[in-house]
Amino acid sequence: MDESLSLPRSLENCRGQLGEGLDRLGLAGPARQEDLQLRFLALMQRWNRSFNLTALSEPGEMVARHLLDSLALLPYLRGSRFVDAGTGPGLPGVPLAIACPDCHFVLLDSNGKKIRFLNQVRRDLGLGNIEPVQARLEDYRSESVPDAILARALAPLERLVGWTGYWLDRGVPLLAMKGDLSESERRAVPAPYNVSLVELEIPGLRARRCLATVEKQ
Ligand SMILES: C[S@@+](CC[C@H](N)C(=O)[O-])C[C@H]1O[C@@H](n2cnc3c(N)ncnc32)[C@H](O)[C@@H]1O
Repeated sequence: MDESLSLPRSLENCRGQLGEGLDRLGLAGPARQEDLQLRFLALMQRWNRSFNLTALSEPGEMVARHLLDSLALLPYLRGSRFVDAGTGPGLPGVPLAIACPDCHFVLLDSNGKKIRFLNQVRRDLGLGNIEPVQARLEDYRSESVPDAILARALAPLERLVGWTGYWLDRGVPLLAMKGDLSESERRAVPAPYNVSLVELEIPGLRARRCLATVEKQ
């Protein structure tokens, strides 16, 4: 890890909020890695102008919307190899990779700038379990079969299902984090795919969040 990357005071001041949020998510022991999580936000802030990474500038909001929102996915991960599709600045993949050092996360994005940023994150945070890959989700193939495809704020569910059909047909579930899922968006997913929904409660966020899991029946 690049030890020269010191935390700005504004992020240092968010330790309490992050700690409380992790408590509410039930994250205990080594999985908490509070320092690394805040250092990831510091990198996003440092490189935001060059790489266009986030619209958020308020550190407390970054903790809630970037870190805690991503980590709310943890209880739903089964297995050890995941693809975070349309990861952008590494969301939800980087906070999850920090919390699960024994899991491998392919961070997929079509935008080369995002991938350059993620390679920098990998180096600066010493995160050997992330693998940034520049590719479109619909074209992505790999020899090893992932345990799930994750997607947050990427596309409507019907389009995501179209893009991940190759993997869904091989028994790989799609876990899509959504602000909300309308009945019409849910119904637009064609058979033989099945959608199940759970509501997520994100510490510090009032907005509705849900997780749609799509699997082949
Ligand atoms: C709105 S951002 C979401 C980023 C992140 N997942 C989040 O929750 O903040 C969508 C990202 O998906 C990428 N993207 C869009 N279409 C894609 C595709 N077909 N395959 C891979 N990445 C894609 C874009 O380059 C962008 O970085």
